[in-house]
Amino acid sequence: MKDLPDSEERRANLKGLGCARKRVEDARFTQGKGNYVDDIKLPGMLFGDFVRSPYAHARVKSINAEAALALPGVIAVLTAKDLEPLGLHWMPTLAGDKQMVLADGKVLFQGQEVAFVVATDRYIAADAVELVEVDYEDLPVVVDPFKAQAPDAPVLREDLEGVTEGAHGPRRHHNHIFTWEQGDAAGANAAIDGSEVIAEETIYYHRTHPCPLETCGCVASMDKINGKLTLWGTFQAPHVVRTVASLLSGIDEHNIRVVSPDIGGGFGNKVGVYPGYVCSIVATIVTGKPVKWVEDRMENLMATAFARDYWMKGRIGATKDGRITGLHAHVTADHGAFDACADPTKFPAGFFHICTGSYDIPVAYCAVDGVYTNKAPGGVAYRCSFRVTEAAYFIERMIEILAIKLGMDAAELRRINFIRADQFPYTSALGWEYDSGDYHTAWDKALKAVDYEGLRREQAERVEAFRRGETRKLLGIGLTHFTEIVGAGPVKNCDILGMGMFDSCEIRIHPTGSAIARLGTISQGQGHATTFAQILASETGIPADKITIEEGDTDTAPYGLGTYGSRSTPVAGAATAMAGRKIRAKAQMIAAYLLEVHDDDLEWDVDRFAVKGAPERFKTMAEIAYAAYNQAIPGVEPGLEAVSYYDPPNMTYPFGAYICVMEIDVDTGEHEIRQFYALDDCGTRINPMIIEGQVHGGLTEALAIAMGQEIAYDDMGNVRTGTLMDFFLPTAWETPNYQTDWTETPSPHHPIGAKGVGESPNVGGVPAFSNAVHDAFRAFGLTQTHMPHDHWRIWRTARDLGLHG
Ligand code: PCD
Ligand SMILES: [Cu+]
Repeated sequence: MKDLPDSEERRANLKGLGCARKRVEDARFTQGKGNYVDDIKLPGMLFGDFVRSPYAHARVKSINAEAALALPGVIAVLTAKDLEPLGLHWMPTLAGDKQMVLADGKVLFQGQEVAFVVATDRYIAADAVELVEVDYEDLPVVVDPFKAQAPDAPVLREDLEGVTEGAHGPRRHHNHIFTWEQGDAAGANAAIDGSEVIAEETIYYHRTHPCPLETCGCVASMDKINGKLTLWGTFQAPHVVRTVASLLSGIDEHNIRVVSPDIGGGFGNKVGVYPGYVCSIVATIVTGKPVKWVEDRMENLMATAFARDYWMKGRIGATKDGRITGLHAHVTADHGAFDACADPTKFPAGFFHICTGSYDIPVAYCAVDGVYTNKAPGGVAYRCSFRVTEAAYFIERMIEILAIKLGMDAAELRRINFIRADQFPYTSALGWEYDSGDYHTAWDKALKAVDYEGLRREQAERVEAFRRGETRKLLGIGLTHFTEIVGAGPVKNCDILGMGMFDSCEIRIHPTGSAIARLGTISQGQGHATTFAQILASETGIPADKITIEEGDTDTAPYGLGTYGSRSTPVAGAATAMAGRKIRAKAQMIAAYLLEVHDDDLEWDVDRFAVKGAPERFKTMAEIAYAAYNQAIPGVEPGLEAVSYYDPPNMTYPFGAYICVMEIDVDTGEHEIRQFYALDDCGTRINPMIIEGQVHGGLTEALAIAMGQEIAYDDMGNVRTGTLMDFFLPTAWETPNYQTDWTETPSPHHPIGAKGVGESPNVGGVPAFSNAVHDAFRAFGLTQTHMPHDHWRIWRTARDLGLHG
């Protein structure tokens, strides 16, 4: 072939799979040209703001809005009484419970929405909020999920009094939501009881909050002339919002358009449906004007979806040489005032039953009790939608504690129990089918990269030096090998409120050989516009730079379940590849006609179909696209478009090996992360640079959670960490350097072999940081201390161990 670029050169030009392509969205983000919800300004737009409860539990005796309504610029003050005739004073949650939109007779957590003020100006709305007089009568508060289950505990959900059957089975107490169990209880107990070594511990994963930079908000606009409602909002699942809005309001779904514009971080905080959305919709219908509601930072931290708050009691057994014999887990899950998780319907504790982790455990059992308390609802997410972080933290702590009991090296204990590469696909004792993995290879690579043996020697010397009084600093080596489960999920067992969890992609190739693809997902910063174009580039031979990716507008995008649970790559990414393949199949028929050969005589070569054995006779995808629109081809419809709805056969199981090396100052409780090594295996890597960015971001959130972040309540149910003065958000100052690495074990069932990665660094990061703290004190007898490991708590641990002399 003459001077034509060869296949490799042409492949590089595509910027397809594996290319560290620069993020196309950053041109606008780095120049302040993003378009976020709060940037939307419509003529005549009104503004909403909430009156919120200062009490965690109180009866609402009366609401007097007179003074507020008298303030010039105030248009309306909505209360539950106004919503009741519309049937909107309560709304269904994604977990099969219901939740007050506005306080109906009582409030159940501090910050709960009591009244919605609508005014011509954001500041007038805020002033009017202060003028609304609410008469509360305070009630006894329960913030402890164990006390909530006492026979004489106050009844929180009076609306459920006498209801003995919940969305997930029988309720056995007035503050009990559900009990969900999986596995073989008798078998696990018998195996553990008969073991040579048994470790038992309660592991608490505290309550925290995703705290995205942009808070939640929406703009609702009802066009009364043509009956169309448009809703712009910070939605991680715009189609779900459309369907739910239609079901709640009775407006036909085709008359509702939901748009997620640019989103300033979601992290799971923007999956759920909040009262602000419902109130804005009602307000626009009532006033006929667009209504904007954007919460402030304190409202976001106090009232929108928190994460975790899982008390996990574990028992694990082993032989004296370290073979795990069985695992038993019992969780008390504090769901706050309403069960507003967003787990697939069948799994009220998400995928917590991945708690056997990376290990070949013969028999296991887990049970989760969901409980109501006087705290904000939510519980769904924070860089892990479905309780996988909780599960990974649980098993990775239990392994460390077992290693202490065994007097064994924790790296070795892991190695002995890993699921072996030849066991995949592997069915776990709790019923998951792990698609692929090679844990031993990843583990050895990680240990070697940090010189694990050397670190252990240094640690032993440090302990000696400490005992001799030569240093006040201890060295902790935090190990983690996690297995994630992402890509919900097969429609056969994953749905949310009955909506099956498939995803979609629709592609249009334009006549001149560029394209637009639309997906049912929505980027919140992950870089979908960059990476999905790369998948398509490799599938269709159209350079990624010539492909626009559009998400988030329900009027144009195909139906999809949105972005959370690292499902975009496993599900929508698969749909993208499949739609690309449909394009290619049609292109092949067109090329065959143009080249006057049989379809089967053609072969695909990067960006073209060439005649087998005669590579100089070819048609590029661009030429084919032109012909598709402009040439009459017998038996073939004009145009070049495809759509794919993809129902994955299984979830994907990314994994990783993380090692954190931490110095701890015994006298101040301060820590310093000397090294953090993170090896991730997410199957086929689409964009290594974006993956690295995802890992950096996720590790930083893990650092935040493990080392300081928490939503803390006092006994009265007051939120003690409701501002960024007290809620720890790491900056570049606290963030260490991360050393990233990878292995690549493709998913056998995903069309391009890719698994998700966005959640992994949080799932693996939290136990790595926490284990490092624990490991530093191992020589001095520490087995378990609860997160977050802020300076004060570390200092206290040192004191309790008698290290302050
Ligand atoms: N293999 C592979 C995988 C992946 N990738 C890439 O990476 C990313 C991610 O992915 P994924 O994993 O699939 O995921 P998605 O779905 O997309 O997303 C989600 C996630 O994501 C993460 N990340 C991030 N980033 C940012 N920037 N922002 C945000 O917000 C965020 N968020 C977070 C979270 S939280 Mo949840 O909601 O809790 O559940 S879940 C989550 C994208 O771009 C993709 O494409 C690649 O490249 N390759
Ligand atoms: Cu997850």
